[in-house]
Amino acid sequence: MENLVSSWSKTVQISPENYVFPAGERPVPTRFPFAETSHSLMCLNVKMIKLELKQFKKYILLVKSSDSFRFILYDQVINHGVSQDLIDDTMKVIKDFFEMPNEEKAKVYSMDPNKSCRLYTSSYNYANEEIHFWRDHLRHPCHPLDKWIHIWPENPTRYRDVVGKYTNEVRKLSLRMLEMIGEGLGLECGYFGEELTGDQLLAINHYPPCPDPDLTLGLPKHADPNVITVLLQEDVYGLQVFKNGQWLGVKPMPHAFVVNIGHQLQIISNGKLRSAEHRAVTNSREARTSIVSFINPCHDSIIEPAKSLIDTGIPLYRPFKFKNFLKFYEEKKGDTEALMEAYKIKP
Ligand SMILES: O=C(O)CCC(=O)C(=O)O
Ligand SMILES: [Fe+2]
Repeated sequence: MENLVSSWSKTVQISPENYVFPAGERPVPTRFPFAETSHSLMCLNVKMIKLELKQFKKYILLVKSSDSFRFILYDQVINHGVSQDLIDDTMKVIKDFFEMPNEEKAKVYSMDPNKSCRLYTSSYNYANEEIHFWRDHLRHPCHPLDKWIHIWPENPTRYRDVVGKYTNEVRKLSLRMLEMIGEGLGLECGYFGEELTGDQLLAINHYPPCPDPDLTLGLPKHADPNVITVLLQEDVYGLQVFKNGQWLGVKPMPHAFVVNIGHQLQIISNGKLRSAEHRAVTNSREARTSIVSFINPCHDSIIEPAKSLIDTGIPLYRPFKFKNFLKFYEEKKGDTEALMEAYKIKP
């Protein structure tokens, strides 16, 4: 418990050495010592598409219109049908969780990676990391709800009720988007069934204020290993996406969802859709919380490029079991190129 960033960060004036990244890996290039406020300047560069679900469908249909269209989705969905009250309630109950006294949080804290519901800090690899990440993290499975809800935190008392409703709604939204994506790709209706979407994981990131945001990272560069990610952030900046060789800030839009393609969708779409690399930076003013829903295939599902997409072409990736991919993903520690290369069929 004492290694949770939230347990000690209020008492430090400078970041401990084992949180300071070497110059080349810091979030702000040293030759541009941006003040924190300039993070928001970086946001101005971001291509922000406010997608409404109706427009999202049209956007997805673009995929159909060109074989070589490299579609990268890292945009924000509004008018998504999840009520603002539920979103606000969920953010509140989750922030209340992190505000609870240590004795209460200790009930879910665990260093055991095999525990399904657990609170921990930095990454799953804390014990072997040279440099830690400035984040505390709560994660638990959430589908089917009645299988998992009893292992979720018991407190705050409304946690299970509110977060249960939220994960249900976000799951429905994710499946609707997958249906549209499937349609855009020309897959048969219902392609993204239980095999490809049967697991859902809720991952909550809590980044306490950090005295040296230019030296630390909340989360390292990575792309998500799942099918589709729906991320909720409030109005605190911290998410950056790596696009065309540079880091761009994703401007927080309260009540909008950031949608991200995961590696599985890249493979299923035979490379038409691309997972986007991203990371989280810290700030010195206020804590930031992000609530991330990952739709995953079932562990034993076989993943491969959709047959109907390769009828007239060559599959780019070989088939594999999702659970083996996850293991390899962890070993590769964010090296997306090496990870995806290993699944590519060599000509
Ligand atoms: O906190 C964020 O905005 C990023 C979270 C994220 O990328 C993740 O949990 O995979
Ligand atoms: Fe991520």
